Amino acid sequence: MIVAADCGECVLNARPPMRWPGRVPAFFTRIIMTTDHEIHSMKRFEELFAELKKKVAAGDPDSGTVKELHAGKHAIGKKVIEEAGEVWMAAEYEGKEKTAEEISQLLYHLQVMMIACDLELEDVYKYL
Ligand SMILES: N=c1c2ncn([C@@H]3O[C@H](COP(=O)(O)OP(=O)(O)OP(=O)(O)O)[C@@H](O)[C@H]3O)c2ncn1[C@@H]1O[C@H](COP(=O)(O)O)[C@@H](O)[C@H]1O
Repeated sequence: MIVAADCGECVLNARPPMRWPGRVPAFFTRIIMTTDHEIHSMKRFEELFAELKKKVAAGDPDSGTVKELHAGKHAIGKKVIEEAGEVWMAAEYEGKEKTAEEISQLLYHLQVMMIACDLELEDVYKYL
């Protein structure tokens, strides 16, 4: 059994796990579909970087990224430090979900700093 749905942006296909004991409950297939959709609509690191560069190139007046870049490296650096501290505190005291959220914010501000420093992804990747 395969369940398919078209949300307008992407087509989702869900199938029950191969080793499910007995008949797969209907709610389980819905959970799989929800999870698939979230994965489909997630923003990846490279996609975020491309989006930010595009907004900066266009000078998008509604963009927080454009505003942060105008504030300069000193201000961006403070955001990086602030978010790094929040990652640390979340990791020690606030659980996985909050830690993941704080890490996403740290990654965002690091990308803003990369743009401020005219760095491309490859300039960083070569050191990984
Ligand atoms: N992922 C992020 C993201 N993470 C964090 N932030 C910003 O960083 C701030 C940090 O969050 P905090 O919880 O520390 O909030 P805060 O301390 O109350 O925020 P401030 O008062 O310091 O602004 C947020 O308020 C956002 O302004 C982000 N801003 C944007 N993005 C992504 O960047 C894309 C482009 O954003 P814009 O340039 O704003 O269009 C968006 O679609 C998002 O996907």
